[in-house]
Amino acid sequence: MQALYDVPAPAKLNLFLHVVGKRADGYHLLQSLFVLIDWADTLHFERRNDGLLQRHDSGDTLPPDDLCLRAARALQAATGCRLGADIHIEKRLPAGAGMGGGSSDAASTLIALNRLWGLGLTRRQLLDIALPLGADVPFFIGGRHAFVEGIGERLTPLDLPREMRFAVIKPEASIATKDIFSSQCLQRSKSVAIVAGFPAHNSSDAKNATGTENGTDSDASETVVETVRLDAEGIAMLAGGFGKESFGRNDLQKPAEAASAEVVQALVLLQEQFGNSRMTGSGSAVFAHVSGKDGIDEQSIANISKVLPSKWSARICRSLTAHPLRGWLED
Ligand SMILES: C[C@](O)(CO)[C@H](O)COP(=O)(O)OP(=O)(O)OC[C@H]1O[C@@H](n2ccc(N)nc2=O)[C@H](O)[C@@H]1O
Ligand SMILES: Nc1ncnc2c1ncn2[C@@H]1O[C@H](COP(=O)(O)OP(=O)(O)OP(=O)(O)O)[C@@H](O)[C@H]1O
Repeated sequence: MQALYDVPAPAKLNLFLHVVGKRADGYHLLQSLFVLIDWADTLHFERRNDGLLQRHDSGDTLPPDDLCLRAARALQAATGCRLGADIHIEKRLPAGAGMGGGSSDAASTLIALNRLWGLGLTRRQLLDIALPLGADVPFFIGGRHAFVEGIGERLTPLDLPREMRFAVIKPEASIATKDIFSSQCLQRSKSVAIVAGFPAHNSSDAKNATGTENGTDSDASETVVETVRLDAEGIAMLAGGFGKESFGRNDLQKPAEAASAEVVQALVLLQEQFGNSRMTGSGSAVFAHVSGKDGIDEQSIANISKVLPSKWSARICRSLTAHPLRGWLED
């Protein structure tokens, strides 16, 4: 195979995100519902026989050693592959948005080069290469919506009962994930969800979720344990936005609101227009569940766009059925 063109790298939204513990190395343990949406970067890959990796960008400027190059190098190192690639990135996803843009680019690069270079690695094998690249990369390799735990490595895949739609606003300001996790305003969730009755989930244990099992967290004594089933009803409850009240919170939202007035402004705009609003990941993008018929939400977002400051973006996004590259990997 000489080239792979038009490879998508979709974004994610965190419908809720609870910080439930902290590891000894300072990384925070999370519980979050990750949903894949139809806002995506597009990548193109051309094989090189000289082993070199070169990136060519269109759209926003990326760091010289971006996550795609780091992913490609990690794949070469893990497999001893001597092939290289020209990687073209059409960057559409805003960086520092909490939508996982860089992580998704890295995941699509691993999946595409595995194919282009004929390496035949399985999803399981790529997951091992993915985590050191970034906490969100395993989710995108997983290829399905998921209840995510740990720092992002424990995935319980799930299907949404039906398509969901969201109004998403990305303010001009971008937010560095590190600043939010180290904020004085960050407060730990006092409740931990235990997933019950789901065969793929083999660690249904609160101690495991909070880090108390291996002695990494000493501040989890007041934890309230809540049992959630990942059947259709349980997923609908966790996902919110199907006519029920949204589940949980985003614990990173308060620190982000303290850090950026633009996040507050965007949340207020969505709340006024759609009656709900929440931040995704570590921000700065925010979203609202929408369910209007006959293009009414598209019209509302078009009206909002007219009054937004320049360099802000707003759009209606839909949940995907699954990651478009899901079929490219054997489990
Ligand atoms: C907030 C999320 O977007 C949720 O999807 C992700 O957990 C963030 O993942 P990411 O952007 O890939 O973050 P990384 O690049 O791995 O981490 C950036 C920095 O944020 C902090 N960090 C990140 C993830 C985490 N679970 N706990 C942390 O404390 C660490 O200081 C880390 O050095
Ligand atoms: N291919 C890439 N695309 C976007 N950002 C990249 C890429 N490679 C490296 N980065 C760097 O990673 C940082 C985070 O970008 P990204 O878009 O992943 O953040 P995010 O939207 O906050 O995602 P997350 O939900 O993972 O926190 C930025 O500072 C950016 O410079």
